[in-house]
Amino acid sequence: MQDFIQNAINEIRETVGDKKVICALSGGVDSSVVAVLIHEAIGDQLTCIFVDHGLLRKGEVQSVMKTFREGFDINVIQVDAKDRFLSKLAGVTDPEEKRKIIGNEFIYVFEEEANKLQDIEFLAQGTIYADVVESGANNAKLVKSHHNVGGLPERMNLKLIEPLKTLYKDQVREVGKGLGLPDEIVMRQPFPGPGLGVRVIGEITEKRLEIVRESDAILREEIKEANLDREIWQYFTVLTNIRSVGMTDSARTYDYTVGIRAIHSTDGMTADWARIPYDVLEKISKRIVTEVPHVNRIVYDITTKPPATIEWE
Ligand SMILES: Nc1ncnc2c1ncn2[C@@H]1O[C@H](COP(=O)(O)OP(=O)(O)OP(=O)(O)O)[C@@H](O)[C@H]1O
Repeated sequence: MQDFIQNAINEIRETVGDKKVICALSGGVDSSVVAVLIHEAIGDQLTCIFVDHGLLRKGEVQSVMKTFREGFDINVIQVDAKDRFLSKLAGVTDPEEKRKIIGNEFIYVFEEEANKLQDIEFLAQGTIYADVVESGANNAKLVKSHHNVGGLPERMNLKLIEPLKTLYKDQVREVGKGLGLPDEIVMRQPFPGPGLGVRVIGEITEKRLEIVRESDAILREEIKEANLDREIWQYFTVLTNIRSVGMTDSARTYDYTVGIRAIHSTDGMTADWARIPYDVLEKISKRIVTEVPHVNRIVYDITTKPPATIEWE
């Protein structure tokens, strides 16, 4: 792996020379590894753009900024675009439409920020081997619109750098470890580009996002506490669009149902639901209904992929 890293660094230096590079940094494994690898090669000639679309998990913005700005001394521009995304999403309930709005808005925001910088020639992307294969399969049916930076290089006249293009996911993690990235990022579970936007079924509002963000934080805490965080491939909560009757302090409530999804998978193509012990589920359920306002019911998703997908939208 050290050979791969050294060769990649040499190649990046040769390609870039004294020019400037930008990178869209999500805090996910792929773009994080790319950002650190390129920074290792060319230092301050790299600028990263991290878009806070208001659809990130609890504490994520702070943790990404801390890791990259403080930990690696990388130039990261944090863009606060929450209001912009939420106003575009107001009233939209169709999942594909939501994904498209988020994807398009992301491109506008990124383009605007990049245009404020001078003399950028290259765009670094965390394309990995699976992405290359996936985009080659042009007769595959559209399951979900992908949120990525596709289309940007042509629009902005940028040359692409994709140093991870030949690697499988586990190799990308190895490179990340070799570059000193913390486990928290290298071993991070997959998180969709449209973020919590696809975990709020129906309309996305600040109040509904808060429910999914807080319940997800509780789930993550308890899975970690039960030492299951390395064992389960992906786990998250979903705010269903269902409200039902409940009872709190002898008073009737009519509040939301939160779904818990936890799955085992090796590549995301197929998945089985995780058999989380009942006592752990019980604790998670109790905490969510007591700590998160407007939730009075918890359900556990016991569906495999296929026929279900991992995310609900
Ligand atoms: N909030 C964000 N801010 C900046 N860039 C982002 C953001 N979300 C996504 N991106 C960019 O879009 C790319 C594709 O996003 P997607 O969610 O499909 O992730 P991915 O292919 O799993 O990559 P990663 O592991 O880097 O998140 C990311 O690699 C990153 O460059």
